[in-house]
Amino acid sequence: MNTYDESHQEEVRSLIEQLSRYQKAYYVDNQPLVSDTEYDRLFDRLQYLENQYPSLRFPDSPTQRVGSDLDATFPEVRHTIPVLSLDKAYTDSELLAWIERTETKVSRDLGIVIEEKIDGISIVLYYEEGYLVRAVTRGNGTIGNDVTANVKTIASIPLRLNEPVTLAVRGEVYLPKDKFETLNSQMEVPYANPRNLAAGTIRRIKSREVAKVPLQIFVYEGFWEGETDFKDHLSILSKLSSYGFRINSNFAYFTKDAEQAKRQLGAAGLKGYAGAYADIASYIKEHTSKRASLGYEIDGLVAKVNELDVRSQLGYTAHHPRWAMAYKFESPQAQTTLLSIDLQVGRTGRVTPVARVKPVQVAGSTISSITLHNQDYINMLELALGDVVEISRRGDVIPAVERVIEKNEDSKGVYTMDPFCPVCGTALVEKGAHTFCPNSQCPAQVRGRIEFFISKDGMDIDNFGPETAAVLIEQGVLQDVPDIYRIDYRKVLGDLNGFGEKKILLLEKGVEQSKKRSFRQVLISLGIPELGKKGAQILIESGLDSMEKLLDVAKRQDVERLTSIKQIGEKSARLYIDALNNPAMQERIAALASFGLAMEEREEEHALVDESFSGQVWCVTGSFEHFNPRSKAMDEVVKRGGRTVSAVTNKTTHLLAGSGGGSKLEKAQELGITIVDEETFLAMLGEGAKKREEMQGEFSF
Ligand SMILES: NC(=O)c1ccc[n+]([C@@H]2O[C@H](COP(=O)([O-])OP(=O)(O)OC[C@H]3O[C@@H](n4cnc5c(N)ncnc54)[C@H](O)[C@@H]3O)[C@@H](O)[C@H]2O)c1
Ligand SMILES: [Zn+2]
Repeated sequence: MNTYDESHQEEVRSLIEQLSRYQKAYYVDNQPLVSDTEYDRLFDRLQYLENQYPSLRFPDSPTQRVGSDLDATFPEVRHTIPVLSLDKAYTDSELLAWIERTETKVSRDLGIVIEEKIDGISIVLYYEEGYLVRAVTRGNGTIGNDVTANVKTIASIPLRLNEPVTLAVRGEVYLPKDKFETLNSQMEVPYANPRNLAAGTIRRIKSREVAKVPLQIFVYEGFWEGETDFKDHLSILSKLSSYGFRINSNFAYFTKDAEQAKRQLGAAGLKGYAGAYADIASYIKEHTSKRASLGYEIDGLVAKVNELDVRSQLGYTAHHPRWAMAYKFESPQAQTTLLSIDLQVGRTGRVTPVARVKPVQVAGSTISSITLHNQDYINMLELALGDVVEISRRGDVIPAVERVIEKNEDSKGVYTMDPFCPVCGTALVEKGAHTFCPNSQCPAQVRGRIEFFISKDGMDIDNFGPETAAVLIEQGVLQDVPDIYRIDYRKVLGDLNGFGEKKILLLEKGVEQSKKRSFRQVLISLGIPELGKKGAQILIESGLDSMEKLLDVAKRQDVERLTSIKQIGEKSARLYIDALNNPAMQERIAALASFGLAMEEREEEHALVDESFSGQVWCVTGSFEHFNPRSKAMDEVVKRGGRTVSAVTNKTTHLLAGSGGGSKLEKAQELGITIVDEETFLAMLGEGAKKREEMQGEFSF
């Protein structure tokens, strides 16, 4: 045995103390103190020292047990299965070496399943005779927190299985990236990433609040009570899927030769990539680059031995199974210096501090500005100008400042926002955690409001862009939204450079046509905080289908009428009411009504909305005759209620394939996604339109 000296012992003790502190911040408070990279570096150093000097391996070491996320506010329950962490590799050669070592150990060829390592929170679902009886967090691996009521709000978790089996299912609960961005933008103190938000949500006290966060789950292991005839992981996945669980089909299966892998995968009735060991390195490489295009966060891949008898033979350490190995991605983090903080005034008057940092590359793009949300967020980070900060950007998610690494040399204190609007000089006011410029005539707000009103997300006025708006504002004729319908464009723009006869004509036509937009669109265009497409639809569906009704609810301060709608929380309700009671808003609404804009939802409109692509998720590849650029094709999908994505995943329902489609086409074929050519697509567009015309006919008398 190696002998150690006191300094080693000291280092080990200090590492244990540090790591335990970081674990609590990460697992329990959901506010990490250091980056994962830094945490993993310390963890590996500890593991190294313990391997060198086994007598320094203390029972309280984080390497000897699972990092605990136990939370005293929830009941504790004992797990009936081992709920452990994973051993980690950081390079493909480390991973391949592990596979080789394992094969040597058991002296036989193995099948290796490689799954995505979902960056969410670990959950164990316990079923008894087919019924979900408990959902438990990982806890310390032996004991976890009972969060059943909260987990039951996740729609994709079956409450009852189609067989009366008793089993435990392990899975990862996560928040899709796009949902994270929307939700986080409404948070008082936003979270740095989807994992933290999801973890915070699962531990909310009120399940009703949890239900408002669209959490998702992928399950990846099952432990049945009693004898089963499963021989491998593939059969387990296939069985779980047949029970109705959500299985991530983005996985791969490798054996010595690819043919065997294909056969086994086919026999299990699973989709996925099949390959030979020799393909593992390239699979990892390709998957690493795909990471950003996925709809959810992954922080690595997990390689697992497929054969269950080998799994029992290999067994577990107190920290991880010996039959699995995580491959951790390099964490998309970087260090840079905070140069300055600008205050941006939005259309609602909300003032957002934006960090300007020394440009730095993170996860493939250059970052120079990062939103800091509000003063609370700055205080939480204890951020000062000149500080060296760590920033992250996971996948597509907006970059975030994670923490301060080094304080500035001039010992500048924590940055505080100026109390006056940087645009109009009005004294700022606090509302909740945010700061607002209360002057509704503030030029920044006026411009923001107008730009939003004319934009695609608003009234979608053809031939009226932000540049035109800027010119009109400068001319002094466009001071608020209703002016759009008052201006004599010919008179104002006629003599200006860049505004020819044709351009003005188109502009006038665009403005005139916009008067026919639906009430729904008018409502959204008013720019009421948190009242977007979804909000408008929910309100209208609940019967609040006219401006009169909405204004009445606001006048009576009837928060309950709004919160009685399932998807509307108290905060949004108050925001809607405040906005509608604002005198400037009421004037604006009255003026818009006087120009003939829709102030109530018309029956036929409801029916006339073409929703023929609703529920579908489209991706596009190749080039087209009728759609150039091809994004025009995707616009048509969105208009008809569909969603579009930039990469083919298992959630994609349709791929529009033009000439020269490449890897996306292959991927779609692999996943069995409906592939549509241009001609078929045009026909699909036409069908919706035809139906609409028929309906219009019905309503035209
Ligand atoms: N920044 C910090 O202060 C801090 C502190 C503690 C932990 N951490 C991070 O957490 C890591 C260790 O934490 P851990 O033990 O919770 O997680 P882990 O990284 O060791 O991974 C194990 C977990 O991966 C999850 N997982 C996701 N997809 C899976 C799949 N397909 N198959 C199996 N498991 C899957 C499971 O929940 C499992 O518990 C560290 O490496 C570090 O990155 C960071
Ligand atoms: Zn202002």
